[in-house]
Amino acid sequence: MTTTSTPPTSGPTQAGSTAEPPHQKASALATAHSQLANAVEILGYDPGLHEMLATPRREVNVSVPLRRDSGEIVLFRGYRVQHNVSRGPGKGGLRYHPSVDIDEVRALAMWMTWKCAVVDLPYGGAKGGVSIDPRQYTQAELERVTRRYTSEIMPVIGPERDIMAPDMGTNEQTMAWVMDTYSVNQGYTIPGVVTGKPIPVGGSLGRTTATSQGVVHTTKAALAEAGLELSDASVAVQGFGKVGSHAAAILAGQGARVVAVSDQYGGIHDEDGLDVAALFRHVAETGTVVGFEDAEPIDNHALLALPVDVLIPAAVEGVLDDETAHTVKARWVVEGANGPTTAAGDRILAKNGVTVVPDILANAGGVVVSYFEWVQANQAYWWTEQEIGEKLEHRMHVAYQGVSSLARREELSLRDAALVIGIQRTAEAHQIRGLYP
Ligand SMILES: NC(=O)C1=CN([C@@H]2O[C@H](COP(=O)(O)OP(=O)(O)OC[C@H]3O[C@@H](n4cnc5c(N)ncnc54)[C@H](OP(=O)(O)O)[C@@H]3O)[C@@H](O)[C@H]2O)C=CC1
Ligand SMILES: O=C(O)CCC(=O)C(=O)O
Repeated sequence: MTTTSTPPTSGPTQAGSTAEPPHQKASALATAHSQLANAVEILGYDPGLHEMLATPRREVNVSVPLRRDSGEIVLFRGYRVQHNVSRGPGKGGLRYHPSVDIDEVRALAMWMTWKCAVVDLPYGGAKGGVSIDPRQYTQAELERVTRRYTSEIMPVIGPERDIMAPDMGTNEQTMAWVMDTYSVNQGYTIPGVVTGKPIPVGGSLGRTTATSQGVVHTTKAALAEAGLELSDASVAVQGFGKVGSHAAAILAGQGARVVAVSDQYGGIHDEDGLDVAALFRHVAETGTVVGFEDAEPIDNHALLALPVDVLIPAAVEGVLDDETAHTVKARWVVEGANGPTTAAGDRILAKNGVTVVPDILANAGGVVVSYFEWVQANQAYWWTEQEIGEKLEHRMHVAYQGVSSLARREELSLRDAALVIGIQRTAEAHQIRGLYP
């Protein structure tokens, strides 16, 4: 295990750079640094504070060996980055994806800091990842990988230190393995070390759909500002995983016309609206949205360019960039994914009059209910689904109104307004605690 407190690649020099060469993929970290630099400029912070906000507090970089069911040994890289812990313990998901690397995890951890602050949770921001494609491994293999990764990062996690949750490629079963590994090592059951657990071991009602529910609350709020209701709106969703699938289902349940969805294998399109309940059955049988009858195939690029009211990217980073953002015809982009829009993509969308509801606000419903789960685990008393739903809606409403009114007052984009709120709250915690003079 290597633990460093000052990573070599962060800092205001990178943080300040906003220009990407044309047709070169902007990394998630470049996007995160560019967003931070914009907000720091608006806030008028000095370079020392900027550097502090740009730099992760702690990073853990581990090897995760796996003996496959066949006996073969393979090795993965694992990471846990605690970007900031000034407002409380680190909080953030664990990602299993082949493209995971330290810079991606740094970006995701930074976004968690701002996100937790925007919805005013007593947390800092963290993220973890393992460079594995979970689709290629058996459940038994994934369990061994998860337990080994957890053992390696054990010194830095815990209910008061850093609390994990599912992200891309992981799920509530992964969280149960993390919790069990951690608890067995401590000698007693500690449900508060992870959130997004199965209900029988201390999970919260409503967590499975919370991120998507939050996406729907913010979509509704954004449409309402233009006098529209969900039942007036057409929607396209990129990604049909935990976030995208439930967002599509909730939106369709509330009367929106979900005309297209996709996954990594491709997409499907029906201008009259997809039967999302039937699509869930198709995905359960086949593992992909592709091949769903009563719909036309569509590729992921064409989906982004559909003439819909709302586009919800809910898959990977950087899909709306200097090449694709020009093609977007939606009036609203509501970011279910983390970092789906690059800095160049953002500028193009703004120029074309597309309103972006940013990730650190739009997809915060997941971490909000994670917080409720942690509170429930700590007090060993669980709320009803209705209580969770009402608390989530209230918190998302307050956060959206705070961001939206700052945006109007200061003539900022919703992204800059959300960043300013999140970054200001984080910097304030630093200053009050005396970590920054
Ligand atoms: N889970 C949560 O609570 C939260 C998640 N997020 C963010 O939401 C996003 C999605 O996460 P989540 O739903 O949990 O992840 P999942 O792993 O559950 O689902 C990811 C989805 O994206 C699809 N996908 C992967 N690559 C591509 C691609 N290149 N083009 C189109 N689709 C693709 C996957 O396809 P396939 O099914 O074929 O693999 C899958 O449908 C991530 O950015 C995550 O960080 C944000 C807040 C909370
Ligand atoms: O629920 C959580 O703790 C965090 C979920 C997450 O990883 C995210 O919001 O990006």
